[in-house]
Amino acid sequence: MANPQVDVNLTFVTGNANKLREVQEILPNTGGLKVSAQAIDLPEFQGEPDDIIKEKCRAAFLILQEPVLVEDTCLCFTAMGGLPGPYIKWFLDKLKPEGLHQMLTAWDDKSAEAICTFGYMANETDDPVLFKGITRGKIVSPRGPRDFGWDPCFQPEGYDQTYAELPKEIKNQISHRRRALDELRAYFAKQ
Ligand SMILES: O=c1nc[nH]c2c1ncn2[C@H]1C[C@H](O)[C@@H](COP(=O)(O)OP(=O)(O)OP(=O)(O)O)O1
Ligand SMILES: [Mg+2]
Repeated sequence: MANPQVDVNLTFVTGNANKLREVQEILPNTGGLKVSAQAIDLPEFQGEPDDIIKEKCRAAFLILQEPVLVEDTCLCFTAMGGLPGPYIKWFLDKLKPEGLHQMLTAWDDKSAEAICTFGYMANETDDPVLFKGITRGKIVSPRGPRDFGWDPCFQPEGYDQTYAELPKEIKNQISHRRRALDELRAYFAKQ
């Protein structure tokens, strides 16, 4: 299997410093793809997650005119048919982790999926290549530090702590983002 360490440089386009930090923490430990960053706020598209990531990828390519990597994160509540899904950013912004937990008051089923989708596009005419990672869990009353998004109210399956309470190394071993990056790494290892 080719070693991607020496010759794959990815330009990750994101406005979210925490995503970038996790990607940089995860990739060197799992095969050594090099990532440089472009802090650009891309449009928040609507629709199905795979269409959203493709639009986001094309938008990034149009701006930079070079191979780009983008990522979109969904938080899907089973009881609500997968919502807020890709719209979690606005729900979190207005309701905070407490409100996300309260949204599920009417249901017994608190289960949720954190879904991370990366899109990579090397040429303007390419269809973006997608890499997906899912971590199942449940929505709980917020616990732990507030430094990253909805981490305080998402408790991954098999753990008693929320993403926010878990040491960063543990989150990075089991997270939706880690699983998607495993797919991405496997793809570039085959190139
Ligand atoms: O592991 C995570 N743990 C907790 N919260 C998270 C995580 N990953 C994304 N998030 C938050 C950020 C944003 O409120 C929403 C996703 O929206 P999303 O559009 O993908 O992110 P963003 O606009 O912050 O950055 P970007 O410039 O890459 O689009 O969920
Ligand atoms: Mg965004």
